[in-house]
Amino acid sequence: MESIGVLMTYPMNTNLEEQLSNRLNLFKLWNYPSFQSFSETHANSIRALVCNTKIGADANTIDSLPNLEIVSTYSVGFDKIDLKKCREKGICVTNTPDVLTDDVADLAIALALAVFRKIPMSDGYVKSELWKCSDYPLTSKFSGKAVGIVGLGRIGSAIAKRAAAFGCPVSYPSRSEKPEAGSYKYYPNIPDLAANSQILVVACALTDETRHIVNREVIDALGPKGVIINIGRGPIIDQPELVAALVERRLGGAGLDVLENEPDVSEELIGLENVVLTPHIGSDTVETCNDMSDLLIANLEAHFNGKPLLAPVL
Ligand SMILES: O=CC(=O)O
Repeated sequence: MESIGVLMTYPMNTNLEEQLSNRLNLFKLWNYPSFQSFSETHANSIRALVCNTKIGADANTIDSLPNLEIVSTYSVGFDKIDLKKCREKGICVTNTPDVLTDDVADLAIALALAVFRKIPMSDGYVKSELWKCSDYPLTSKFSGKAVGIVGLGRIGSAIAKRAAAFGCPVSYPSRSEKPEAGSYKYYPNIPDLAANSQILVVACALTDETRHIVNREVIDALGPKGVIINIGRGPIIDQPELVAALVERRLGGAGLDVLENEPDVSEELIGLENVVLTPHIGSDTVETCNDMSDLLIANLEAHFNGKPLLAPVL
C-alpha cells in the first residue's frame, strides 16, 4: 500500500498522520500554498482523500483528482462531502460513527448543566475572588427538566439515555411513533416538541431538509425559560434568530458546541452570560480520537485490500 497516494485536507490528528504515512504515500494539503498548486503536480497520484468537518470534499476537489477511489471523513457527519458527486463517480465514502457517540452525548449533557447551573460563570466568580464579597446567585435545576431531542439517532439516543438518568422526561419529533423509542414521547413536528420541552437538544445531521429547521417559530415555542443545546451542526439553527431571541430574552439560554459560520462567533453571543460556547469539541478526547483514527485507517485498509468497508456511507 506504500505507493498509494492519500491526501489529507487538514491537520486533524498527529497520530492519524503518523499511521497514514506509515502505510501510504501521505500528502498534507496544508503544506501547499493552495489546492490548485497541489493538484497541478500531484492530482494523478491521489487514490484516497482524508477529510474532516473543516475541509471536506467538494465537487471541485473530487473532479480535480481523476484517480480518486475513496473519501474517508474523520467525523460522523458527512455534510462537507459532495455525496452526489461521489455517487456519480463511483467513489466510496466512509465516516467514523459509534466510536464518538458517548463523548458527544456527554458534552450535550455537560452543556445543559453548564447553562442551567452557570458553571463557567461561577468558575469565573471564584477565580476573580468575588466569592469573598458575596455568595453566588441561585441558578436553575437541570434534573427533571423536559428534554426534546431533534434527531433520535445514535447520538440522540445516547443523549436521551443520559437525560433519563437525570430524571428528565424525553420527547422527540417524528412523523410517526418510533417503536425503538420505548417510553419517550413523540410529537408530530418540532414546534410542538419545543412547546412541550424545557430543553431542546439538536442532534440531527445537517442536510437540505434540516438547514434552519430550528427557526423563530421553534425558538418562540420553547420560550423565555427554554434552553437550546446544539451538538449537531450550526446551520441547523437559524443563528440570527437564535441570537435575537437570546438578546431579547425570548429564549432562556443556549449551550452551543457548533455555530453557523464557525469558527466566527458573533459579538452578541460572546457578550451573553446565558450562553455557553465550546469550539466544536464533541468528539475531541484523546481516547475517541485514537478510535476514530483506527476506524478511518481500517476503512482505507479494507478498501485497498478489496474487503467490505467497516463504516460505509456510500
Ligand atoms: O462534528 C463532528 C463529527 O461529525 O464527527
